[in-house]
Parts: sequence; structure tokens; C-alpha cells
Amino acid sequence: LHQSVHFEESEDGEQFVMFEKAPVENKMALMKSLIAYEEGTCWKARLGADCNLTKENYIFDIPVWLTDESTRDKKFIRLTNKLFILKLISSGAQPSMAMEDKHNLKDNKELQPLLVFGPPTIFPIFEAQNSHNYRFIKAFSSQVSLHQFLTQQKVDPSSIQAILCNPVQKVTADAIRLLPSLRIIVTSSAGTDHIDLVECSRHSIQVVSAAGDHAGDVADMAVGLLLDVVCKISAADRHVRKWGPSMPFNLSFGSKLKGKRVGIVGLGKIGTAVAERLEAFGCKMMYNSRNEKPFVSYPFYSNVVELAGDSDVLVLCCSLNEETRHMVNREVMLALGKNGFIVNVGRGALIDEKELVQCLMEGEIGGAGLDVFENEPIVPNDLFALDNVVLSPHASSFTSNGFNECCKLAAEALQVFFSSN
Ligand SMILES: O=CC(=O)O
Repeated sequence: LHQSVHFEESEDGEQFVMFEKAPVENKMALMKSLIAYEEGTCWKARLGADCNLTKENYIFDIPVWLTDESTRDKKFIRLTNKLFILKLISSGAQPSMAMEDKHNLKDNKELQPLLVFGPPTIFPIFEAQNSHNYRFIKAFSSQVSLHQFLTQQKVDPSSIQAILCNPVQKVTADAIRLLPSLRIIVTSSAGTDHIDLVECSRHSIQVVSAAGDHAGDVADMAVGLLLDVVCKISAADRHVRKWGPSMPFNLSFGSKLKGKRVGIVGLGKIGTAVAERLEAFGCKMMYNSRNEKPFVSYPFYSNVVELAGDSDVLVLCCSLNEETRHMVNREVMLALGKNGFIVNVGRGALIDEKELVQCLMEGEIGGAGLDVFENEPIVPNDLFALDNVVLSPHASSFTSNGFNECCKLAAEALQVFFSSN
């Protein structure tokens, strides 16, 4: 999705969103997100002028009146890997904010500078929707220190009041100290472990999580990973791809989710959503949390080793901080046991990853479903060879609804901040 998008106007005054060169999958993903965001708006798409196509096949003529999923997909299938332009043709609904304000575009120098770290996965969409409000200073594209980068870009550090970020790039104490006017950091994630919160509070900087209510998406992923590793779905898939007369069926048995005792570590919104889903599968829930929750009927364990000892599955949903770093260590994994499973949708460093790999290879635990890793994007090679492990690239909140909501929340948080300052 990392590509640039900007607005253009044709000679006859028509307004376009221009997508620059990028792989077609990215364009399609971005376009789908835009379309999902623009529900009810009619779009027309056509190829960009540099495609050297004749007038006849130049225009796609796909007014995208959004009706249902099946028609959406059919329409996008026809896009090619050339440049293309989206054109807003008419609409009963409100045009997008970006389009509406096209004529009010301020001079670039008058726009509020917004320092972008990461970049957040939502950034291409956020940028397209908010380029009329902000001058984006893309620190994520730089290989040099923030100080050098700002100097190169001729940006005065004291002009920066806001950062948009996500867990890909840390907002360190040094970065914060470099920006004397910094007042707000908006992160597109639920977790804030990539931001030096102590330094923020020292300088009275607000930290806003714009993740929205994506607990359901993350919980779906947790349950998916658990089902996959318990029922061996990915292992079976790999097996089928090699299956044939010369390769007999030799898949080991999966097991049953029903009746499993599941210890949720971190019974916040995500943990609760996981528990609700797993109850429907007939699992028996218990939990560990900073404090016992008075209105929760599941048994509470203040000690994770004891929780692991009484569980068949541990699902990690808590945030990462100095107390929770490596909370799942070898002792916890041995307590969970040879038939036990771990699912991690929190942060990689909640588990001592070296010990996890060791325990998986030695058969000290039964399997793992992992959406997060200690040193992303580096994943221990040993995991790739294990059939009892299911891996996902920190993608539990990658749904188009989640993206759009997150963009909206980030934009609102910044708008409220700038309009009250
Ligand atoms: O990892 C994702 C998040 O914290 O939202």
C-alpha cells in the first residue's frame, strides 16, 4: 500500500485521485479501501494518460455503485497494472472530504506539518483523505537520524506539533526531545509500547491510540490461529499440495477445541472478545490480568505459571511493558505442557522467543499460533520447519473496516487537537 496518491484537476475542471506507479495488488487494495470508505459514492475509474492506450479502451467505465461484495470484486478484476485514475463522477451521497476541499487546497507551506513515523499501514489512505490539511513529513522514508532528516528537509523541529505513527518505528525519548513543540502523538495501533510514554508525560504530550474498536478483528485472528494449530489446517494444506501416489497420507492427528481449558492473559477488550468466541466452541475459560475483575465469572489467576499449569491453551492478549516482557518464559511453557498450545496476538516480546523455539523443537509444548514476533519483521528460521506452528505477519487488524475506522479516528484526533490549539 505504500505509494503516493495525490489530487489532480483536468483541463475541463474534473477532479481525480491520482495513484502513482505501484504494484497492481497495492492499487487494488487501496482502491477497495477507498471504495469501502466511500460507501454510496459513485466512482469511475480509468487508466492514466501515460498508458498509451487508445481512447476506446482508455476508460473503464465502471461506475461503482456499491451494492454488495460480489459486484465490487468483479469490477476491480478489470484493472491492469498500469497507472490509473479514479474520477468522482456524480453522487447522491456526500463527496469525500478530500474531493470536497479540492478547491480550497491551501498553499503547501500553509498546511500543518505532520511528522509521520512507521509509516502506519493506514498511511496511504490517510494521506489521500487528508492531504488538504497536512504537509506530511515522511520520516519513515529516511535512513538518517531524525535530526539530519529534518535538516535535509529544511523543517524547523519547533514547527512540529504532531506525530502520526505505528509500532513499526519507535518514537524514542531522543525524537521527543528534538521536537520542543510536540503536543500530540497519534498511533494507528492499540498498543503504545513503541512510544516512550515516560518522556511523553514529562513533556505533557498526549498519546492517542486511533486503533478503534478492532478487538473483534484481533479476536477473530486469535481464534483462527488456535483452530488452525489445533486442527492442523495449515499443516494439512501443505500436505495436500505435495500429496499424490508417491506421497502417502501421513498427517498426524489434530485435536478437538471443545472442552479445552483456555487461559487468557490480559482480559481487556481483545481478551474478552476471544473468551466470548471460545465459549461458543465449548472451551472452559480462565484468565490472568493485572487485577481480578469483579464482574467476570471465569476463574482468576494472579500467577501465569499457575494459569499455564491449569490450561491447555494460553492466549496472549495483553500489552507489552516492563512487567509483561518475557512473562511467558520456559517455566510457563513447561507448566503448560507437551499438549499445550500458545496463541500470541499481543506483542512478540511477551514470550521469550528463544525459549519458545526451543520448547517447540523439543516438543515441550504442543504448538503455537503467532501473529507477533520479538524482532519483527525477523522471524526465527527454525519456526518455518515446524508443522505445529502457524504464523501470521502482525496482521490481525488488517481488515478494510478496521483500516477505515482507524483513518477516521486518527483524522478526528488530529483535527480536534489542531482546532483547539
Ligand atoms: O498491533 C496492533 C495494535 O497494537 O493495534
